[in-house]
Parts: sequence; structure tokens; C-alpha cells
Amino acid sequence: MHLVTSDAMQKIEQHLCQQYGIDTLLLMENAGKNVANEALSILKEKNLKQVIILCGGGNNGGDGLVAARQLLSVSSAYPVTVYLLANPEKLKKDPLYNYRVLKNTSARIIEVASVKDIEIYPQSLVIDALLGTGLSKPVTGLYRETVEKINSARDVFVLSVDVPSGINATSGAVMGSSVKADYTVTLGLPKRGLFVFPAREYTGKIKVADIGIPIILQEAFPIKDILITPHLIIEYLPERNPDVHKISAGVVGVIAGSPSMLGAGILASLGAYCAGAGMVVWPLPFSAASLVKIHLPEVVTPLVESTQAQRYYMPSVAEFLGKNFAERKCRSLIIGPGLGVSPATSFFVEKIVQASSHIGGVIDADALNCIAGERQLWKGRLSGWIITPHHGEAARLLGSSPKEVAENRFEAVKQLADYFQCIAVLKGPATLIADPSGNIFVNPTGGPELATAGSGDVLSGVIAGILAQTGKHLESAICGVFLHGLAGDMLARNKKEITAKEIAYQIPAAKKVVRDGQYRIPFMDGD
Ligand SMILES: NC(=O)C1=CN([C@@H]2O[C@H](COP(=O)(O)OP(=O)(O)OC[C@H]3O[C@@H](n4cnc5c(N)ncnc54)[C@H](O)[C@@H]3O)[C@@H](O)[C@H]2O)[C@H](O)CC1
Ligand SMILES: [K+]
Repeated sequence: MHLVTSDAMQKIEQHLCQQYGIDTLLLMENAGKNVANEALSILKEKNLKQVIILCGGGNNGGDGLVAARQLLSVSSAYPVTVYLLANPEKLKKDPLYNYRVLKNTSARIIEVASVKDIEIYPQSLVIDALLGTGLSKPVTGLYRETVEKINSARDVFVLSVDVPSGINATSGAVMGSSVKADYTVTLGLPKRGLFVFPAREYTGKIKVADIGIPIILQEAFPIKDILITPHLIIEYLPERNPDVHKISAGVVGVIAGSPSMLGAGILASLGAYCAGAGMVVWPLPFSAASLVKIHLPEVVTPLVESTQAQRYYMPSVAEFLGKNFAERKCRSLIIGPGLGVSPATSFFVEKIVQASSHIGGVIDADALNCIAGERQLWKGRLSGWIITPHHGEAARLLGSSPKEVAENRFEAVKQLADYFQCIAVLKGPATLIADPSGNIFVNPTGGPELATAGSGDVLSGVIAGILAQTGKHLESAICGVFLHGLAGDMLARNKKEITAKEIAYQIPAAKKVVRDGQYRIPFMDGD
């Protein structure tokens, strides 16, 4: 599903009006009618008594004025009160027209000078039409007080028009303060910011309303942001042929672990198996291999020589390992979990990535920190690889700070993919995946339960496991992130404390839910 920024939406709207000669008034009418229809079904379902509509001075407010008229025209069962936070004489063209028409109906219209003028009764449906895509600065003064009044009202349901007022429709940030809605009817095309955090905690159920923007016009605009839906994932799920054997099912090679962090590699290997890989090959010194066998006897552990107490891999073995992975028919690799960071490890990472770039795969964790230490050297040189940083690692890779990354996640993931010419997975709430062409995919699955030690190692394994089966980098990253999040969501229905191992073991069940067509995005109405 394509997502739009505020700018793109405005351009599409302008184009529609110029190219087709459609009046913006018609779009506002369609918007208001959709809001009224949704409002009516909520009023009935929740057995509410009246409607309170809060309108700002722009077109979002105009949508609210149309909704008021449309509601009154289809039902007299619900009294409608409109609070207008603007001087009617200063309204823009379309809201002014609709204000004048609404004056001729039975709606109560109150001009708000102070928040005390607003009364929100229990058992009301509150329609928030204060601010939409035109939000350009933090919400302050009367608007902020009104937002806070809506949020503190008890025994009401809140429906936001287009976006909850105060949410930046492009980035998903809260601009000072935002309405917390139970429902959001987003108009024409879904706004990108609604699908990431913190906005996702403010939208309630999101419904996309058709306001008459022709599909052909939507396609004419190069939209680069995409919400990952189950329809997309069904196409990316790896399928096993009946005549498959363990090698043709997909072999994953692993370079992971150090004496103090062996578990990371075990979890990554487990993730790969649970995602359907036929075999996992993890070269290790004898002592480490014996430990791995106890926990995961399925892993094949060719022996490597290490003369160091602190690390398993010497730079001198990199070339041999690269060749060995190819001979063993590895179709993807996982490099990084638990490797540790030291100059020698950085040198090893450089050599192993070069020696196995014909295979490619996932670079994660400590290998990312090694790469970050020499970021200029790696510019444009990770094609064929998928990187999976969290905010801290992403900041090091970009030479910025975790705060900057957290505040500009869309930009950060795009820059990573562009700078290194790879697929970039920026982990965190609503994980983002970018390719070097600038496409960004927003993941709807996963929650705070995934924030548990080893969860990222499992994710690397799942992505590499899918890649070994399909050979498709972007698709494997998208599918892996989605299934990993869904596995977490499924586990979280029963308990909030989940472990990384459980996430891995849940992957097959998550796959089945998608394959059986049973998955619906929980915060969306329709799909
Ligand atoms: N794009 C479409 O196809 C359609 C959009 N519709 C609706 O229109 C709004 C966008 O309308 P716009 O007039 O551009 O902006 P807003 O109503 O969101 O904002 C109005 C006004 O408010 C001022 N402002 C900005 N920030 C603040 C702030 N923090 N506090 C107070 N005031 C603020 C700013 O000057 C703006 O002019 C879109 O969301 C849809 O709901 C249509 O009606 C249908 C077609
Ligand atoms: K709004």
C-alpha cells in the first residue's frame, strides 16, 4: 500500500484540480461525506448520543463542517455541535463556503474564544477536524488547550479527520501535543506518518477514505514509501519444491560469536533454520563447536584455527572461509553477531566481506561497528548485502547521533541504503527497510516485546534463511522483518515476556498465518 507525505498529497491534489478541472470543493465534500458515514456507524455501534465537531481554520476544519452537514442530512437522531477555532470571516475559500451552508442547518455553531467555551459531554462522538496535513509548527495556545481538553474527556470516542491533530503527517512526530484518537479516517491516500511511532499510539484504527482521486493519477506520481501488507508478504514467502534436499533448500553460512558471546551465533543459526534454511554452516574452533553442538546439534561446524583467546577468527583465515562457503554451496551469509570489536576483528570483517561478496547476505551487530569505523572505505561497496542496524549502529554508520537517527528514521534508512548501496533495515518501533533506489518499506508488525536480548540475532538469521531460499535481497529483508515481528505479536497475545528463542520457534506459525490469509493489520480497518 502506497503512503504519501504531506507534500506529495498536496501535489496530487493540485494536479487533480489542474489536469481534470475538478474543484477542491468536491474533494472536501467527498472527504466530509466519508467522515460522516464513518461517524454514523460508530454512533450506532457504540450507542452514543451526540456529535461534537472541533474545526480549525483550514481545510481540515472545512472537512469537519461538511461532515456536520452530511450527518444532519442523513439522521436527525444525533444533535451536532460545531466548535470553530477561527474567525469565520478569515476562513479560506472552501471552509468559508461550507461554513455559510452549515449556517442554514440545525447545527449549533459556536465560535471559540477560550477553551472554556468548549463543552464535551459524556457519550459523545468527538470529531477532531482541527489540523491536518497543513500542520506547520508546534501546537500551542488555544489549539493545544483544545487538544488537551479532548484527550482528558471521559466516556467519549474520538474520530480524527485525516490525521490526529498535532501529528506530523509526513514524519509521524507529535508537534508539541496531539489528539489521541480511537479512529482516524485518512483522506484519499494514507499519510506516511500515521504508520510509524509515535503517531501509531495516537491514530486508533486507521481507515483510508476514497475521496475520488483517480488511480491513474496516483500511479503517475512516483511514490516511494510503501506499507508492508500481507498481500505483499504472501508473494515473498519462500516455498519448498517437493523434490528439495537439504542443500537445494538453501545453505546459510555463519560468521559469528566470540568466547564471551557465543549465544548470538546460536540464535542467528536457529533463526535461519526456523525460516526454512536446509543447512547452517558455522566454522568455529573446536572448543566453541563442542558448545554449539549441545544447544543446536543441527549446525554444521567446520573447524577453524584460532591462536587467540579473545576471538575465533584471524584475518589470515578469511580467504579460506570465503572459498569454503562457496564450496559448501552457501547461498547467504550472516556476518557479525557476537564477534566483538577490535582492530584485528575489523580487519577480519573487511577481508571476509570481500572474500564472500559473491555470496552476500546479512551484516549485523559487531560487523556493522567494524564497518562504521572505516565508513568512507565502505562507501558504495556493500551491494549484495543487507545491513540490519539499530539506532546506535545506524548513527555510527552515518556519522551522526542516535537521537538524530531516531528523529529522522525515514531519512536515516534512505541514507544508509544510498551510502553503502545495499539493503538497509533500520530496526526499532515500525522497522523501516530501504533499497538504493530510495524505496522505503514500513513494517506494521512487532511491538515492545521484541526488545529482548538476542531478538536481533534471530532476525539476521531469519532474513539470511529466507535469502538462501529465494536469492532475493530486498524481498527477503521485507519478509524476514515482517515474520519476525508477527511471531512476536503472536507470542505477546499470551504473555509480554518473550525470549529470542521463542521468537525463532514461532516463525513457522507466523508464516502459516500469512499463507492461510488469516493476517490483518490490527490497526487498520480493511486492507
Ligand atoms: N489534499 C487533499 O486532497 C485534500 C485535503 N483536504 C483536507 O485539507 C487538509 C489540509 O488543509 P490545509 O488547509 O492545507 O491545512 P490544515 O487544515 O491542516 O491547517 C490549517 C491551517 O492551520 C495553520 N496551522 C499550521 N500549524 C498550526 C498550529 N500548530 N497551530 C495552529 N494553526 C496551525 C496553517 O496556517 C494552516 O493554514 C487535509 O489534512 C485534509 O483534511 C480536503 O478537504 C480534501 C482534499
Ligand atoms: K485532524
